[in-house]
Amino acid sequence: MAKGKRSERSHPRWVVKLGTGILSTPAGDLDLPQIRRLVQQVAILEGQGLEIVLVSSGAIGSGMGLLGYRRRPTAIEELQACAAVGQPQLMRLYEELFSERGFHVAQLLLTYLDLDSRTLYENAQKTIEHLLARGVFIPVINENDVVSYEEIKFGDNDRLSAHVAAMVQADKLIILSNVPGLRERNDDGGRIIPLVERITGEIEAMAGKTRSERSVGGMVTKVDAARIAGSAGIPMQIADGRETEILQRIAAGESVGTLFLAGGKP
Ligand SMILES: Nc1ncnc2c1ncn2[C@@H]1O[C@H](COP(=O)(O)OP(=O)(O)O)[C@@H](O)[C@H]1O
Ligand SMILES: N[C@@H](CCC(=O)OP(=O)(O)O)C(=O)O
Repeated sequence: MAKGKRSERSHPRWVVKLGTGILSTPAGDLDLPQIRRLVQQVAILEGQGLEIVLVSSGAIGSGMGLLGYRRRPTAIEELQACAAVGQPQLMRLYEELFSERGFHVAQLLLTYLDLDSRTLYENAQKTIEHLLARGVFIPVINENDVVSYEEIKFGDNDRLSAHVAAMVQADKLIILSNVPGLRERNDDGGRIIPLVERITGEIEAMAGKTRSERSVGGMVTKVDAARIAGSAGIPMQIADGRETEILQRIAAGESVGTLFLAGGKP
């Protein structure tokens, strides 16, 4: 049994997924002030005793800027080159910002195969537990885009974050995006659904694809993530990562964005 079993832990644990949309500017560069604000929020919550595992996108988007792509390339080797260039930039930035607050980052790059093999899954699980037990390391997970190919890739970090939440037996999965939640219709005027008790066909029909050049999945993969997390008993919340102190507000129990219950539980 994993050491971090939910019932045996004294600290609540969240997995927080940061999407490309909130990590980058409309021009495609990493959005430094925004990332700084998110790091600050995570560091404050960590300091208050919450354990946080980050799942961060942004490698391909960041690499695209550096390699001079205006649009997301389609060839696998171009995408992989973007990830190879962008991932270290991203981690360097996280390390710089977290170290200002007394924390360090720990990078885990996973593929679908790592979660499909019991040994590799348990290795990743034990590594995260070990890091969390040390108190000052923030695991930052991304898909290992450089070696992933069609048959073995998640392709989106929404579902990956839900599998990670199940792996670490998180109390909650939080998906921070650049939309305020699941809208009734995929346009800026659509009403936000505050609570999803059960993922019905009606909910699925609301979820559309992304409108962004750099992101993947849109709301479709976020609803998939809610289903994966829910089946592991983990509630999931989607909120706008650009809203002021969004993580603190969620921690305070404020009703923001869309909360997907897991088996009726918040
Ligand atoms: N029902 C919906 N409610 C809100 N956003 C939606 C919906 N359907 C599709 N979307 C799209 O989901 C996108 C957000 O997801 P995505 O771009 O993948 O962000 P991230 O990079 O954070 O994963 C937005 O572009 C939005 O247009
Ligand atoms: N692994 C990719 C992210 C893929 C992804 O899911 O992106 P997003 O839809 O922005 O969360 C990257 O780092 O660019």
